[in-house]
Amino acid sequence: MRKVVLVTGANSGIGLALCERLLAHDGQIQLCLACRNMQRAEAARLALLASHPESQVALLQLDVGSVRSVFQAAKEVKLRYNRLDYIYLNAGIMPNPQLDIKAFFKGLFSSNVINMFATAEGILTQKDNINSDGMQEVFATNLFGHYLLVRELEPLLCQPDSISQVIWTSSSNARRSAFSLEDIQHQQGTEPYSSSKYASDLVSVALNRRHNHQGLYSSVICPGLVMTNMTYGILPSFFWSLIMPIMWLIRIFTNTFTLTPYNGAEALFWLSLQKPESLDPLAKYHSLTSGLGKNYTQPHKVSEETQYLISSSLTQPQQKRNYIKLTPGLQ
Ligand SMILES: NC(=O)C1=CN([C@@H]2O[C@H](COP(=O)(O)OP(=O)(O)OC[C@H]3O[C@@H](n4cnc5c(N)ncnc54)[C@H](OP(=O)(O)O)[C@@H]3O)[C@@H](O)[C@H]2O)C=CC1
Ligand SMILES: CC(C)CCC[C@@H](C)[C@H]1CC[C@H]2C3=C(CC[C@]12C)[C@@]1(C)CCC(=O)[C@@H](C)[C@@H]1CC3
Repeated sequence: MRKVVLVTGANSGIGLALCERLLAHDGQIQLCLACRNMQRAEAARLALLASHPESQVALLQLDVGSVRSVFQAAKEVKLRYNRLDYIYLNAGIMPNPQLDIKAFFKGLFSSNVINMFATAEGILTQKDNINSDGMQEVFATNLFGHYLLVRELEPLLCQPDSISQVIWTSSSNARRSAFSLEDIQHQQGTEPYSSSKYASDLVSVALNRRHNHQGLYSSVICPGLVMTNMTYGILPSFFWSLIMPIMWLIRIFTNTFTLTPYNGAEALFWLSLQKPESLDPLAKYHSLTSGLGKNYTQPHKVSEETQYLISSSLTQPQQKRNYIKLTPGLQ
């Protein structure tokens, strides 16, 4: 049977590289590129068909940052397919990133330098926007739209006698300290990206608790630092080109500098080959690339603090209510 695979944010970067790798491995899959911009989606489809002319690549209009679009797209998916084997929740944004140069140089000469390069802890903030649904844009795009999509597609994902995988592109930038149950949209802080990725790690655990018995398994990955439109938004591209030799050098000390979308997609691709029952629901799977350019995937257990948060908050009804504080228009 032809597996059905849906990828959000499939028209560029890690999402597109993943599609290329999935088709190279199995040309029989039914691949659905879920993108907000249909011109860019068509360009991606043509690029994929150029290298895999026999493959089945469909397009789906989806703006994950819009509740209406998510409902429409889910409806369309239910009309087109009667099963969904893999759903990659990969679309993501980091608007108006600000690099704290002073903190960066301070970190460079501290014992925390490797961690700083792997996670950007303490050196990166963003300025969020409000979207047309009245929600914080980063939360709505990176987390909420994807969550709604999974909920809407439950009938396809939880088919009797079949297994499905939900795979989130999270980040090692996800940090407990950036996330608050009292402010899940991160209206108050300056690290909405970190907060949204941490929230996706929590939601993934919750999905496993809720749906494993129905054959739905959820996992999170970190692709490492990858040169994509997202990272080109942090520093100007000429600067990245200038420091590229340094980046290759840094890779000798931290294998988290995967750098190319192909390498960054390693853990996403690797997960598609695993038996989901054998995966650790409390792990984040990291794409890593050695100094010699070898790709591999490694699980990192979530912190004890996170495990505590999961076991206390996901089981207490009064705190559950704080999870999704919808805007008045959506209630
Ligand atoms: N690059 C990196 O170093 C890292 C990236 N990640 C994560 O990887 C994922 C992919 O990002 P990456 O490939 O790097 O960056 P890109 O900017 O290349 O890809 C992001 C993709 O998401 C899509 N997207 C953004 N907003 C929406 C939306 N509202 N609805 C639908 N699609 C949308 C973009 O579409 P469009 O072309 O229309 O903008 C694009 O296809 C993200 O979740 C990011 O957080 C995690 C860790 C590190
Ligand atoms: C390497 C150079 C000499 C200087 C580059 C400094 C910073 C621009 C980078 C250092 C660590 C990087 C990083 C990210 C962005 C660019 C840096 C801050 C991410 C936050 C990109 C998105 C993610 O999700 C994370 C996994 C990345 C973590 C590391």
